[in-house]
Amino acid sequence: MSAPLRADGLRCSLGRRTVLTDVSLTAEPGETIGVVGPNGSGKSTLLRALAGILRPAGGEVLVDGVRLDRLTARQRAQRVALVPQEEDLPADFLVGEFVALGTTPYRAPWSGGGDAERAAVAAALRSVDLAGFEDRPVDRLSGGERRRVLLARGFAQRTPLLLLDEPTNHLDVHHRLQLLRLVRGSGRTCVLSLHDLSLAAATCDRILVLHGGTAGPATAPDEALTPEVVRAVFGVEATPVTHPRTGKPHLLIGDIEDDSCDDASRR
Ligand SMILES: Nc1ncnc2c1ncn2[C@@H]1O[C@H](COP(=O)(O)OP(=O)(O)OP(=O)(O)O)[C@@H](O)[C@H]1O
Repeated sequence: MSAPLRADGLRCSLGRRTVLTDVSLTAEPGETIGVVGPNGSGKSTLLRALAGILRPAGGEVLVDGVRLDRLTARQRAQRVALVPQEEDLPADFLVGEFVALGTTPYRAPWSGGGDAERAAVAAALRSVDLAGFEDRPVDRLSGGERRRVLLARGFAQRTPLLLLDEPTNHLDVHHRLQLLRLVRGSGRTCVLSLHDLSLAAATCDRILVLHGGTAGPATAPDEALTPEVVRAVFGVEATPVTHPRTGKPHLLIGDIEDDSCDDASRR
């Protein structure tokens, strides 16, 4: 069976700027892969290339063994959903109408939404803890609710591959964990960018670290986010710890200077 996602030697340019050079990534069925890197390192650019929204200047992206650029827009939208980091929600839309946009790839041309579509929208809203929000105007939502509406539209797209750009932004701790549990429990293959390194370490199967426009292979969290890598890439000190109850890896993050302060206070 082909991997749900395979990107080989991606080179991506924005304007005249080459943002990514030679980035490769393969995701196996059901895997959750985290993409981390400092601001501006190209995480959104990579996700847009994996979604087929940005055409790479070099390399290729295959979904289920088929090159993305050989699929029609509708075929692509049935295979890959991208939930972007930010998106202005159309002011005069209701939440239900907006989430229903996720079902568009399955509609016959010119057909309206029927009971099946309503049920799909309701299920997607339930999954992000917004049951009953269908008739709320999208411009009267909090930042976290808007974020979850965007996610609901992505879930309503029912794609085997889900790409999430900073999905935990604006979410409170409860919804942050709930979202990641939901993604993992959905059985879908997921690639998500995260700024929270500890959350990435605790929830992702493998992690790709973007730095200087490129990345090594995606590896297990404890291999990808060693204190040396975190220091070199993010300029902070990371201390790996194991959660006493779950046994999952976490990272305690502190300033590099913290250590010298500690050393000074010990003297
Ligand atoms: N239209 C553009 N033309 C030229 N450069 C751009 C353009 N859009 C973005 N960039 C640059 O491309 C680089 C990568 O941007 P990208 O948004 O992919 O980074 P990111 O890792 O997602 O950042 P962040 O963590 O801040 O969200 C940045 O340095 C950004 O300034």
